[in-house]
Amino acid sequence: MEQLALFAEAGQSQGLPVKYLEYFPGLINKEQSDFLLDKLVKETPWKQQVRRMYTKEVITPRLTAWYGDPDIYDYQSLGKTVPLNWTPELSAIKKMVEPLSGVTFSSVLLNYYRDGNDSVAWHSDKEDILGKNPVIASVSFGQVRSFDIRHKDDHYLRYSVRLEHGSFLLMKGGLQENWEHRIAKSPKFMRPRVNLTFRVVK
Ligand SMILES: O=C(O)CCC(=O)C(=O)O
Ligand SMILES: [Fe+2]
Repeated sequence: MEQLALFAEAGQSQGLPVKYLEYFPGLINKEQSDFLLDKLVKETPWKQQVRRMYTKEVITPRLTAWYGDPDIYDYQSLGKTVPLNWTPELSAIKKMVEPLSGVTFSSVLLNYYRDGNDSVAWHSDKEDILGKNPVIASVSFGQVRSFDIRHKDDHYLRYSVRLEHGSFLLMKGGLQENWEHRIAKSPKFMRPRVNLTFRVVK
């Protein structure tokens, strides 16, 4: 556990595998990022998802919202989920990240980490609706949090990227196939953070 805590605070890893991950700090300037963080926190219809895990109900330790094109949908645990309609701000950010990503995104998942208790556990974004080797564009606002990645077959093979206010992280290639990622909880004081992951839903 001590090892994991140190890792999460360790800062930017050197030698990120660029075929899987590319990091661009300062995609959006501070003034615009401050404005967008505030607006997203206040105006997004945030929900806390409840998932059934065997017999237990587990509450997602963060708030989420899903936006996208009107013709896409997802089958989650129960029934059909349709995305919210694009807002002008989310469309503008989508247009900024598309030329850097080389794809046209059809949806964006928003995560709101209210403080250090909010997190996302180790997972990979490997879903049928995303297809094989998905390109996912991640934009972050607010509190810098460590984005940790580890290889599925060798948990000692790992990297950590501090995702800064207004930064852009591109995930691609076999990242979701062979690696897992997370945002760990932190015992330190953490201000709010909003993360956007733009995805192509097939
Ligand atoms: O908050 C982040 O930076 C990552 C979010 C994430 O991994 C996800 O929504 O699948
Ligand atoms: Fe993810």
